[in-house]
Amino acid sequence: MVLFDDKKFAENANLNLIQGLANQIAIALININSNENIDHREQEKTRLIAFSNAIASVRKKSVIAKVLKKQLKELFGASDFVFFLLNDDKLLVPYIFDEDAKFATSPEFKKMSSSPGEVNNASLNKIIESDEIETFDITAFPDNETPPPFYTIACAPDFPFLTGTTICLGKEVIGVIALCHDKKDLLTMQVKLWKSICSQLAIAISNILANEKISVQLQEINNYKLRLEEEKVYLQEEIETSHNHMEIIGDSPEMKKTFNLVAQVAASDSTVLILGETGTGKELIARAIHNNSPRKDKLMVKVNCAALPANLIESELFGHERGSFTGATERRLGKFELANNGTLFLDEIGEMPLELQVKLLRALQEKEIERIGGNSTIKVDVRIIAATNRNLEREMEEGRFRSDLYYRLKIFPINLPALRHRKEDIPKLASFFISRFSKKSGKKINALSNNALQEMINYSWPGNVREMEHLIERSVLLTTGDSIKNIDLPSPSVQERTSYLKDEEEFAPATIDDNERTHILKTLSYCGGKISGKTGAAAVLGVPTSTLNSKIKRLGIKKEHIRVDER
Ligand SMILES: Nc1ncnc2c1ncn2[C@@H]1O[C@H](COP(=O)(O)OP(=O)(O)OP(=O)(O)O)[C@@H](O)[C@H]1O
Repeated sequence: MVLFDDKKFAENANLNLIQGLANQIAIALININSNENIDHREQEKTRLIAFSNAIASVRKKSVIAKVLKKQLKELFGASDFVFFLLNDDKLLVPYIFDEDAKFATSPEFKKMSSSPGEVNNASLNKIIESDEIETFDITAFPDNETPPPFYTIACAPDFPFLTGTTICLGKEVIGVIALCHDKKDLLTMQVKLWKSICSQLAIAISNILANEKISVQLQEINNYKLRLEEEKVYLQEEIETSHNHMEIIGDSPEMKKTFNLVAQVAASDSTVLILGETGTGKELIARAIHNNSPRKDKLMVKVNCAALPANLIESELFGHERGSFTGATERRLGKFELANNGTLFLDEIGEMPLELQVKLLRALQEKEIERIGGNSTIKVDVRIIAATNRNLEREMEEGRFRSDLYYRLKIFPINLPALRHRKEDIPKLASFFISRFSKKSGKKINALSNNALQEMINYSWPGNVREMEHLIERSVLLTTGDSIKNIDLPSPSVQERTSYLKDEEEFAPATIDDNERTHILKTLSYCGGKISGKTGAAAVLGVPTSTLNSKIKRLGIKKEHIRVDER
């Protein structure tokens, strides 16, 4: 028989009851705790989703800066932040921050933004070297360390803590984010949420960086496109000119001297100034210099300084940005940029307006230009060849040409002789042009009568080789047989009127402009007031119609000044 000890039984029963209760309390507590954990996780998840949504579609630095500031304030009570990008040289540069924030406008921060080497701060370096979240207290900064420049303005005194972490894309560190707040362990309490936010941020930042890279590349492609279009237009214009016939005829001592000078200067980068009357072959010589120089595979770009009004030459030389003046509907490259690494031929430099001479001189000295309406300078490497039929020294004395520009251009002058000073070249030039134009017109002309040649030798050629070229072209067209019997030279009365060009003229002091005006007026009278066409004044004077028109405008020649009955 087993006897129960009532007392012991009661004790055991109580103990079991207490243990049972304790177990139930423990289970209840675990349930509460896990419910709290679930709630907490749910909250974090919701906050993370909100953060992801806020930054997911952002493609611009300025926008993400505002969104981040708002989010970091809501999530962690942060007052401000800076994301420093680790650039290609492994230097930290402020990249995303609120540009309107007080610290962003401080001189220290601006200095730091403009020169990456400036961000060499012990606390930022500590963050980048650490895998952990680093927090610094401004009130307890070691004496030998200084906080990052923005920190003292952005954080103190209400937000005395600076917390920073590296931002990584996969294993690659792309930068550091540093934020100011008021609770020391704020981020360490929410490590998971913070790390998830950093991962989201890394993706958003790499998208922005990729976008920026694409924009830069698109800009470069557009620049190339623009340049190619301009080059294409320029080359098409060039193909249409006669200057592709590169043969330079002449074996007179004067021309031999010229060829020697060309050979001496071509290989260098020196500026060349070609002087000579109209039609003596200045452009031809400029091309010969370019074609024999190391720049021959690049463009020789020509600017006719007389053919454009002052306001257009500036844009022609330096280019303009879209909308920089009325009519500037597209951005346009100037001839300086087009000639980069090549040669810029400034024809009729003596006609360049004074105000532009200053700008040209600056471009030549600084080797950089600025497009009209542009806000940055563009480096250019251009060899300059300038030409004029004016007496630049006289122009300088009379205040129409800057002396500093003159001496800058006159580094290597080449004087081209007038045709009347090298008459021995006339027969060769004549047969050269006869052969060229008979080929062109499909005729078989191969001779020139002695009489016609003698007349040509006796003629004074005020329009020089160009005048001869035009006359022979006309004669070839008019000739029916295989030999040119007559050359339609201007009548002796006209030769008489232009006789002041001859050496034996009687000298009467006058300015170049006065002479030019008189000569143009006389030629216009001779041509019955006609400017263009084969019998127009431009052809007789041996200049392009556009050049003559601009001279007429500049010299104030009006219709009523022309005496048509003089002919
Ligand atoms: N020595 C030469 N041999 C062959 N052709 C020549 C020669 N000199 C000039 N020409 C021809 O004469 C024409 C005028 O030459 P170019 O335009 O070079 O003269 P320019 O001195 O620059 O004239 P402008 O002062 O009016 O600008 C061109 O068609 C050129 O091919």
